[in-house]
Amino acid sequence: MSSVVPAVPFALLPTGAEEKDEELRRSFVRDEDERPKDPHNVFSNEIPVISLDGIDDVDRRAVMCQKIVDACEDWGVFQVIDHGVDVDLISQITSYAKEFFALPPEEKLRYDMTGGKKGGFLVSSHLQKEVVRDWREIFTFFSYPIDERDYSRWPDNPQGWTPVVDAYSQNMMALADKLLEVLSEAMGMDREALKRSCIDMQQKLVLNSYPKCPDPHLILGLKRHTDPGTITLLLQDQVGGLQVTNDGAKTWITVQPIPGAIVVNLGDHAHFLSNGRFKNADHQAVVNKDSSRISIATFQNPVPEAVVFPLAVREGEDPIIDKPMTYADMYKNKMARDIDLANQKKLATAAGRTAAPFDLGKILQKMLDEIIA
Ligand SMILES: O=C1C[C@@H](c2ccc(O)c(O)c2)Oc2cc(O)cc(O)c21
Ligand SMILES: O=C(O)CCC(=O)C(=O)O
Ligand SMILES: [Fe+2]
Repeated sequence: MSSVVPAVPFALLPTGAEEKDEELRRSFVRDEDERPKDPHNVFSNEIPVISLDGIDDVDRRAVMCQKIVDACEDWGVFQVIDHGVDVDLISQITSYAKEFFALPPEEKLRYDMTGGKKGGFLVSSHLQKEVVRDWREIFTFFSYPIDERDYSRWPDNPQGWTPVVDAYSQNMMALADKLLEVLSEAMGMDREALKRSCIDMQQKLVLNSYPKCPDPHLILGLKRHTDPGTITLLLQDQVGGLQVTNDGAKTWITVQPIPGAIVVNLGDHAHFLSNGRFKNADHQAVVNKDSSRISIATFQNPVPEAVVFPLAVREGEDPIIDKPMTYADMYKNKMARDIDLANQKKLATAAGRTAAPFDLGKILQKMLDEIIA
């Protein structure tokens, strides 16, 4: 399948039935091995749902800690309930996000984020150089550190965004603090260890909107990836679409949406600090024909200068990375590798049309292994 990447970013996703839209949709079509295999709404109960009620009680905390360890070793993903985040705030930010994405494109494009601006609206992806596009629109808020906020990049439509984002980001920061303390203890370290490694916790909010898609079996809302940072706190509506794999994409499960629950994903930073003991959640978002979907990701990241190196190397193990690197370098390498692999894969697929299918399979598997390495 050929991919036609337009020279300019889209203002809108090509949702229509006209020939022009069908033509544009070709640049969203995934290679066969990447296409979604499982529906958005057949849910698995394999991802643990953990109550944070009684987190400061010694015995309950120990049980919680063990559940979190198990989830992080198996998946790098768990859901939390009784997390202390105000339910009204959750419904407020969800309504604001829905209203914003329903605005006409010219209104959303007042906050166009292309060209590296510190926050705003993008169609398709934050990685604009990608070969195949994602079926999503996003809005990014750089929320922490507070003194680096640029409120001119926060929307004023619908009115009243700022206090909602302000309160939500504060609630998420408090929840991340609690979780990082438990995760530090779970790694056998003092409560502050993970936070210390971040130097100062940075935070970015990304609102994801996945409109209805006419070809959900060919297209992904958000391609397979791991989040680069420490942890991601994800709020999703009840539609479903978040999928996770723990066997290198041989099988996927769809995370059950639970009203008010927050999905916690471990990112590459936490994976490296735990010396690979904790998985970095290998995930993607699928779309569907019938319902649009909203999710709100809160990325909790270290400062760019933070040193990335395992904190807890268990007896008999070697560090999984050769030498310390900064988070900025880790992130840059990841992005460069993602884009490069996508390009190589495109070339390999073209070459593979004349090669034996077995060889092509091997080439692609090696590339996919590298993506999650
Ligand atoms: O949008 C995303 C998704 C994700 C991601 C990051 C980097 C990749 O190379 C990739 O394939 C996916 O994690 C993010 C992390 C952020 O800090 C911001 C984002 O917008 C995103
Ligand atoms: O929308 C989702 O369920 C996943 C979002 C996600 O993985 C991300 O924003 O990094
Ligand atoms: Fe993600």
